[in-house]
Amino acid sequence: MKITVVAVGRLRKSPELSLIDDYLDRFNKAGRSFGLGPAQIIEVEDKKNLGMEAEAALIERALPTGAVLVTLDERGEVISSPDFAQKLAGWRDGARDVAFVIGGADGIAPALRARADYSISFGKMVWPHMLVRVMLSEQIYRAGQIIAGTPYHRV
Ligand SMILES: C[S@@+](CC[C@H](N)C(=O)[O-])C[C@H]1O[C@@H](n2cnc3c(N)ncnc32)[C@H](O)[C@@H]1O
Repeated sequence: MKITVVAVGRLRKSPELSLIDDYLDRFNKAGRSFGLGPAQIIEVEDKKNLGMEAEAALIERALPTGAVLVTLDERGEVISSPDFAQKLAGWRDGARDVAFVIGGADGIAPALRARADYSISFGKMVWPHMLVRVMLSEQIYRAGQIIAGTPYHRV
């Protein structure tokens, strides 16, 4: 089950990038025996700064065919980590790949939001998109640990 995070913007060498690499490496190593992963990030960049419609076109092009489309959006559903793990396990069991989309400064274009299969909110506050990448990577790793039954996620 491939997991692709399609994210707007380029993340240079930074503490955020180190965290993301660390969480996704750990997820990819641990998830293999549970049919989870690999997880990778695809960055898209609208160099002309034409706004979210132009970004949406780039995102659409990067989306893997047939993957469940999940947007990260403050208007989405707030779910617990165990529920998120259950969702990932369900998509894995249904032999579905998953694509998560994180928007840029203006958010995700309404048409792309409307066609999402699911939308996750990390609360009503708006977070910087680079931090959302870190938070999502940690939740993907955490979900893998919950599915594997390790003590990482203490209830
Ligand atoms: C700076 S925010 C853009 C906010 C923008 N006002 C909007 O309407 O979406 C950039 C991206 O980070 C993600 N994001 C920010 N806050 C979030 C939250 N609370 N829950 C989930 N995703 C969030 C979304 O993918 C969003 O498109």
